[in-house]
Amino acid sequence: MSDRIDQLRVQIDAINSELLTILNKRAEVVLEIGKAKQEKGMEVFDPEREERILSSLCSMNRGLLTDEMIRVIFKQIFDECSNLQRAQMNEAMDSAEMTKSR
Ligand SMILES: C=C(O[C@@H]1C=C(C(=O)O)C=C[C@H]1O)C(=O)O
Repeated sequence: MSDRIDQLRVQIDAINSELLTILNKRAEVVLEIGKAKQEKGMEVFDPEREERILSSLCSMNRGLLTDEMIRVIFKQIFDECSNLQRAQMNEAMDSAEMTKSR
C-alpha cells in the first residue's frame, strides 16, 4: 500500500518540479510585460485580459479539474504575478528617486 503511495508521490514530485519551472518561466515573461506597462504608464491589473485567459482555459479544459477550480487556481497565479509586477515597478521608481536625489 505505502509502496504504491510512494511510487505515486515520486510522480507528484516530478510534476511539482515541472510546474515550478513553468511558473517561474511564466513569471519572467510577466516581468517583461510589467516593464513594458511601466514604460507606457499602464495599470498592472487588467481584468479583461484575465477574463479572456480564464474563458479560453475553461473552453480548452478537458481534464478532471472543474472550470471553477481552474478559475481559482489561475486567479491566484494572476494575483501573484501582478504582485511581482508591482514590486518590480516600485523598485524601479525607488531607484529612479534615489538617482534624482543624489
Ligand atoms: C501579466 C499581465 O498582468 C496582470 C497579470 C496577468 C497574468 O498573470 O496573466 C494578466 C493580466 C494582468 O492582470 C498582463 O497584463 O498580461
